[in-house]
Amino acid sequence: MSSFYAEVLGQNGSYKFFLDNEWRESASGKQLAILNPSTNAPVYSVQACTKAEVDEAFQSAKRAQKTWARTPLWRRAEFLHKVAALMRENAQPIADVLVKEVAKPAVDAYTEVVRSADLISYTAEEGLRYFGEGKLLASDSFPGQDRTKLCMASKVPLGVVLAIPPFNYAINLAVSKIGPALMAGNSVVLKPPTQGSVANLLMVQCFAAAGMPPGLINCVTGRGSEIGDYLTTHPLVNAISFTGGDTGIDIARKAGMVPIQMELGGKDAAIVCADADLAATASHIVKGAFSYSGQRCTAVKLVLVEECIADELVPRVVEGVKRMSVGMPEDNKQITPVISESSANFIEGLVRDAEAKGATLCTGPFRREGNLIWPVVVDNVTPDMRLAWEEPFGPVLPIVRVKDTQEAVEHVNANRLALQGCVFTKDIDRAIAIADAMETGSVQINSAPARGPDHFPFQGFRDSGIGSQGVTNSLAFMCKTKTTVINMPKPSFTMG
Ligand SMILES: NC(=O)c1ccc[n+]([C@@H]2O[C@H](COP(=O)([O-])OP(=O)(O)OC[C@H]3O[C@@H](n4cnc5c(N)ncnc54)[C@H](O)[C@@H]3O)[C@@H](O)[C@H]2O)c1
Repeated sequence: MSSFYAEVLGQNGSYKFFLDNEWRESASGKQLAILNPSTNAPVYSVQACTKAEVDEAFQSAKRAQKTWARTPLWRRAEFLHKVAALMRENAQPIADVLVKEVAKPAVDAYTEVVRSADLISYTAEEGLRYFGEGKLLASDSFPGQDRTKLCMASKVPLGVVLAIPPFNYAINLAVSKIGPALMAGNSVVLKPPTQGSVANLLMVQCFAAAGMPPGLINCVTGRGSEIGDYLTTHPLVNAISFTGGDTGIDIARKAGMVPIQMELGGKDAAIVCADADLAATASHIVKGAFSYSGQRCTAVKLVLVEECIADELVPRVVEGVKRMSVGMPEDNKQITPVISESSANFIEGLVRDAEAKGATLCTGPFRREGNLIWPVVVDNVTPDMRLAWEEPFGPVLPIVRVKDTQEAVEHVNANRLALQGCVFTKDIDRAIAIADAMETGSVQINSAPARGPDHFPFQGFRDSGIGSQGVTNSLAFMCKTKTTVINMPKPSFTMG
C-alpha cells in the first residue's frame, strides 16, 4: 500500500474510520472482519462504529454543511477536480483492495476507479452549469394575474445526505452520490458496504488529501444490519441515497419526511425476436449476463426468446459461455467467486429448484468450489420456477421460451422488479413498440442493459427504485427549490 494511504491503517492492522478529517479507531474496541470471497478467510478488518460515533458523524456533517453551502460553486468544482486527479494517481491500491474485498477481476476493478474519477470530474462540470442558473417567472402567465410579481426559483442544498452504496460497484456508486451531493452544497455521511469498506476508506483519503473541510464527508463503518437503522432514521439525516437490494424497501418505509433516492434490484430481461441477428444477440447476452459473474444490477437475468428461433439461439449462447475463463480475480478471470458463501448458497438453490422442476442445464452439471460457481445456462425455464422471477446476482442465465413477444412483455411486466430490459430485433418499429410496452426504467435496443455512460438517466420502476440517477438527475435530487418573490406596486413590463 502506498504511503498516500498510510494514515488509514491502524497500528493493530485494522482500518480506521473517518470523522472530522481524522482517521480514528472506534471506542467500541471492536472490529468487523472482511472476508475475501475467493478464500472465505478474513482479509481486512474495519471499525465497528458505535451509535455515539454515528451521532458525532452527523453533528460534524451538519456543522460542515453550513460553511460548505457558502463556498462558491467554482471552488466546489475545483475541489472535486482535485479529488478526481488524486483518485486517478492513486487508483491502483484502491483497485487492489477491491480485488480482495469483492473479488472483482483486477482490470475491471481498476477501470471502476478510473471511471469513478471521470464521474467526479463530469459532475463538477455539470454541477457548475446546473447550479449556476435558476429560473425567473413572471406572474402574468397565470390567468387573472397582472405582471406585479417576479419569482426567482433557486436550487438550495438539502443538508446532510446519507450515502449507502452496495458492494458490487462500491466506488462508482459511492461517488455517484457524493459528487452530486457536494456540488449541490450538501455534506455527506457515508456508510460503505461491509465488503467494499476498505476501498471506500481509501477513496475517502483522496477527498481528505484534496483539502477537504473537516466534516464534509464522514465515513462510518459497521454492519448495515447493526447500525443501518440507526443511520437511516437519524434525526439529522436530510436525504438518503441508497443502492442495494430489498433492504432499500424497508429503508424507504422507515425514512419519514426526507427525500430518498433508491436504486434497488433488477431482473433485467432480454427479449429476443425471431428476426434478430442471432450471432450479435448471443454475444451481447453472454457479456451482459456474465460480466462480473452476473453481480450487476444491469446484468441480463432472463432471456425471453420466441420459441421458433430458440433452438438456434441457445447453442450460440452456450458456446459463448463455455469459452469464458473461470478462476481468481487476481488472474483476471471472467468468472470469479461470488461475494459470499450465503450468496453462493442462494444461487445454487435457484438452480437446484429449476433443475428439480424440469429445466435443462445446458452447461453441464452444476459445479461449485467455495464461492466460485461455473457459469450456468438454464433452458426451458417455466413460470413455476424461482429462476423465472428472482434475481440470482450470480453467473446463472435462465431462458424462457415464449410463443410470441406479447407473452414476453407480459412476463416482464408481471415481475415486481423493473429496472432495465432489452430487446433484439432488426425491425426498429417493432423494437420501439416492445420498448414502449415494457414497464421498466430503461430499455436498450440491440444491446444488453447498462448503467453507463454515467450521465444517462438511470432508474428502476416498482420495487427496483425510487427517483432517477445519472449525473444530471442526481444533481437535481441533491437540492430543493426555493422561491423568492418580488412584489411590485404596479405592473412592470420589460421594455414596455
Ligand atoms: N439499481 C441499481 O442501480 C443497483 C446497482 C447496484 C446494485 N444493485 C442491487 O444491489 C444488490 C446487491 O448489493 P448488496 O448485496 O450490497 O445489497 P444490500 O442491500 O445487501 O446492501 C446495500 C448496502 O446497504 C447496507 N445495509 C444493509 N442493511 C442495512 C440497513 N438495515 N440499513 C441501512 N443500510 C443497510 C449494506 O451494508 C450495503 O452498504 C442487488 O440486489 C443489486 O441488484 C442495484
